[in-house]
Amino acid sequence: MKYLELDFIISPYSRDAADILIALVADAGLESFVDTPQGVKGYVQTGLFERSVLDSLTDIFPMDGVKVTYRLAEAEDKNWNEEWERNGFEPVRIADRILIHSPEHHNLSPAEYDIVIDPHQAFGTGTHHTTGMILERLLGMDLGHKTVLDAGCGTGVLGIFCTLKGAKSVWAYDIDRWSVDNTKENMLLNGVKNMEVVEGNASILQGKDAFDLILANINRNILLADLPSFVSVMHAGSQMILSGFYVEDMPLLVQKAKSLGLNYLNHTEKENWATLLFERL
Ligand SMILES: C[S@@+](CC[C@H](N)C(=O)[O-])C[C@H]1O[C@@H](n2cnc3c(N)ncnc32)[C@H](O)[C@@H]1O
Repeated sequence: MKYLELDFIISPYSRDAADILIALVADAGLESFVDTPQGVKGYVQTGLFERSVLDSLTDIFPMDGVKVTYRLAEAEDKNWNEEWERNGFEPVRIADRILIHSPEHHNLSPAEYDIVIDPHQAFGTGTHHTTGMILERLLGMDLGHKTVLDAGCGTGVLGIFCTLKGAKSVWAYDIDRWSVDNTKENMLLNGVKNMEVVEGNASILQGKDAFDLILANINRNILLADLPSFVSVMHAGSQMILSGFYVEDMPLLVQKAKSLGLNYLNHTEKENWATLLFERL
């Protein structure tokens, strides 16, 4: 999948202006934002980029005296998550109960849950705190007979773990074709049969039956935009674990979730990354 990199310069720079800019350009399809000294960089799939939409947003930047300009470059043909995840990972142990390793790792001491992941260019080996924190939470949950939605599945690690822990079925999707292919490959490596994965975004949830548990480790802006779709596939008592955002983003997500009828249960955090647990009333 080809991505364009947009390097936004905000003058004069301020954190507030950067946050407003990110919220604005996320609406124009940008994702995966990286702070820079003078602004932010964002990425957008080539096919989704519309210069006129972006220009109309930046031309009328809603902060007095602040100007935004941007430079455009074609990013390497890669998954944006490579920014986060190292290629070729070391075996990961979560809470001494889950072992995640690649097919090349041999002679490892066994664990209660053994997951084989060949990540290629998809995100989700457990090395990132967001994945690890969700897995830790899942360890403490009774998944028996639960139906699970794995939104933004990456390598499929979360959904695969749920099937190993007794979930009835997992339905997964990812916007990135590579991640969908990789999830299928990892399902085979782990002998998983009660999981399905498709390419798409939250719009494909329309008309789906409700899930007992939703997992979404994406990023703040996509989660904010997709929360109504997630809630539309929750029944009373369904739970949802979100991650992929920083501790300071939590109030925004909690506020939005509450406005949609969800009950905030608790959060966990590691090195400024956070997870949130909600329940539908
Ligand atoms: C941070 S990774 C999480 C992967 C895995 N679920 C985990 O927890 O390790 C986010 C994933 O969401 C996907 N993604 C990004 N935007 C998306 C969107 N709008 N809808 C669905 N998936 C999206 C990315 O391709 C990526 O695989």
